[in-house]
Amino acid sequence: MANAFDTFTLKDITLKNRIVVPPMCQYQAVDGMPNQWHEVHYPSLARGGAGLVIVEATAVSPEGRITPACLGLWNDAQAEALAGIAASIRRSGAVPGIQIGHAGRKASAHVPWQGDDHMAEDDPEAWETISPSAIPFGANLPRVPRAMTPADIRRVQADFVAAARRALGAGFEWLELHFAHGYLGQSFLSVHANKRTDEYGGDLAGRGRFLRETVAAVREVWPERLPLTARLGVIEFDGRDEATLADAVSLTRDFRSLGLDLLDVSLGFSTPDANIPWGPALLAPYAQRIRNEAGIPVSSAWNIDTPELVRDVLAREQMDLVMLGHRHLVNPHYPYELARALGVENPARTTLPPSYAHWLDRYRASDER
Ligand SMILES: Cc1cc2c(cc1C)N(C[C@H](O)[C@H](O)[C@H](O)COP(=O)(O)O)c1[nH]c(=O)[nH]c(=O)c1N2
Ligand SMILES: NC(=O)C1=CN(Cc2ccccc2)CCC1
Repeated sequence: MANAFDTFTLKDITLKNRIVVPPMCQYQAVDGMPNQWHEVHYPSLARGGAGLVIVEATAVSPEGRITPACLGLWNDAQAEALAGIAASIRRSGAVPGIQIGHAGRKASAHVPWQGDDHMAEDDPEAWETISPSAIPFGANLPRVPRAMTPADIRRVQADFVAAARRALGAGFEWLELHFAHGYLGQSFLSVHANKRTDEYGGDLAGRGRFLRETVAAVREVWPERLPLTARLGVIEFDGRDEATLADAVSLTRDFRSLGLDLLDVSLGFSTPDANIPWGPALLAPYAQRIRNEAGIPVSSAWNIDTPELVRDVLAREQMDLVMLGHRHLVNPHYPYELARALGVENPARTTLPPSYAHWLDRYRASDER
């Protein structure tokens, strides 16, 4: 049974606690390049005490971005700039991770606070979207994507490998493949998005092929000593959850055989018709099922919004790492609040840099700290 402030070792990497800042798109990049926004955002989070900070979904190609404001890792200039971000995360006390992905049929969209919808096809900023089949997501993302050819599949897989190499060169020590949330990886697995009749569609073996091949190809270039992980939507809440969960367990077992070190359990978001039962730690039981049935370490997220919930999902062994997104947007120092609430000795010294911690553990009555 783990506690929130136990260490966690995976391959040669040891995290100082079980708290993770999950990837969270900032939509502040220009041409895929990070800037002062990211230079402040990431070290500020890392100073807060989380053991691992994972940089937001970073596109493996320009058309793999969700929006024009997404980060990219398709060229060396981006890699060099992201090296600075990785160093600042490490300098601030956390292990630097990064998520790489391709947005598939959800690409070419406005940023959330400017509509969260597809740009018009004739918008000069828009680009062609691709997906396993010519089936649109629907709702706010109605554009019909072009069905990928075998050459497209090979190119995108090569883009994932190239981005992984660049992430390694930039000094990241934890890599997450973005196979969740209705983006390209999830779309290959999803019966909603993938109606291919070739070897990349049909049964689970077919729908999982793109993902398995991509894990294997990235594993070849990502050093054995560093954790290779993937975020996968294991449930859609679309009325066929048992089938989806069974597919996810089976695919995760394959991933493990191919060298994946941990699965980040998330939601599918493949269809706008999902009926997601939003509520406290709603995914924890599914994370536990993947952890037990696929025999692989897991992280997970979603509405784990109180110290008691953090304590409980770990005590129940539902996951090994707890991802806290919204809590860190509200308070980058949330791990300090968590340490205090969970009764950790010297909560400030356990979570914060000396410039803050020195003063927070003294000059106050103990119940005022
Ligand atoms: C602003 C913002 C941006 C993103 C996200 C969320 C939010 C709020 N999320 C999902 C995120 O990682 C996390 O899984 C969810 O927010 C659920 O966790 P919380 O309930 O926020 O703790 C997300 N997920 C992902 O895999 N890659 C990403 O880049 C993003 N981007
Ligand atoms: N790149 C990603 O994977 C993103 C996931 N999000 C999931 C989300 C859905 C609903 C509510 C919060 C977050 C939103 C922003 C981008």
